[in-house]
Amino acid sequence: MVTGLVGPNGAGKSTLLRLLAGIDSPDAGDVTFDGTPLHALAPSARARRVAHLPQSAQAQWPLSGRDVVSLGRLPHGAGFDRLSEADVQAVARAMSRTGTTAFAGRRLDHLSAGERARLLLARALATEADVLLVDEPTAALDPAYQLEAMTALRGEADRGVAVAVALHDLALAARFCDRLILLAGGKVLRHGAAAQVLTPALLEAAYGVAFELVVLGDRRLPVPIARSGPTGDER
Ligand SMILES: Nc1ncnc2c1ncn2[C@@H]1O[C@H](COP(=O)(O)OP(=O)(O)OP(=O)(O)O)[C@@H](O)[C@H]1O
Repeated sequence: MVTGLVGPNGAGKSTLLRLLAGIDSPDAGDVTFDGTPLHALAPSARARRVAHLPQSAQAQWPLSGRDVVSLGRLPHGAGFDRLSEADVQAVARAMSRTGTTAFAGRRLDHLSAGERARLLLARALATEADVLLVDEPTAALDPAYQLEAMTALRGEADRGVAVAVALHDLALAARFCDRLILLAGGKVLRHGAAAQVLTPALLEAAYGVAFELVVLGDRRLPVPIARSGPTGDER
């Protein structure tokens, strides 16, 4: 299942992902994993089961692409000079699924922002966690790699991984997510299938922008037309 988190800047998408990853703790309520409170899991066990890729990770490390992706195996006890056969295979699979195999020998800090973003997505995939939390993975990517990244996330979901992804691109959200959660002002406005969530009225309420729906095959994709509500601080 791919769950998309959509909503305007400051809606709470990243905050929700950080809570789900156990990076932040909720002021109220609890996050549970298979019935166990997340904070009751040892950090290493949590890291093996829940992978989190933060927004626009600005990593500029002088590491090879392969070493960067290998970092995703740390929760499994791996080190750069201590990779099991399972680690090596997981790293190779993640690089293949993100189209980053060609960067295996390139230094991360010598790559473009989009190329780095793809390697960092590969690092998250390499963990082979049960839950994959990804914050705006397509922001730095050109259209071809946006599709490739979303296809990679869909592939993970088809293998049984629970994927939650924050997205600003509503067309990608409509096409690749099984269900969407529309957030605004820290609250859920609606959750459900794309057709139920991405209505012009709800989107206008969330973003202060008038939307029209464009028909693509059996889907209706929202296109922003013009601002209709308050801006920035007024929102
Ligand atoms: N570390 C923090 N300390 C205090 N407030 C924060 C912190 N991080 C985020 N916030 C606030 O929490 C709210 C939600 O922020 P969050 O980053 O979750 O939004 P978002 O939906 O991911 O936005 P964007 O689309 O801009 O990335 C915002 O008002 C933000 O200013």
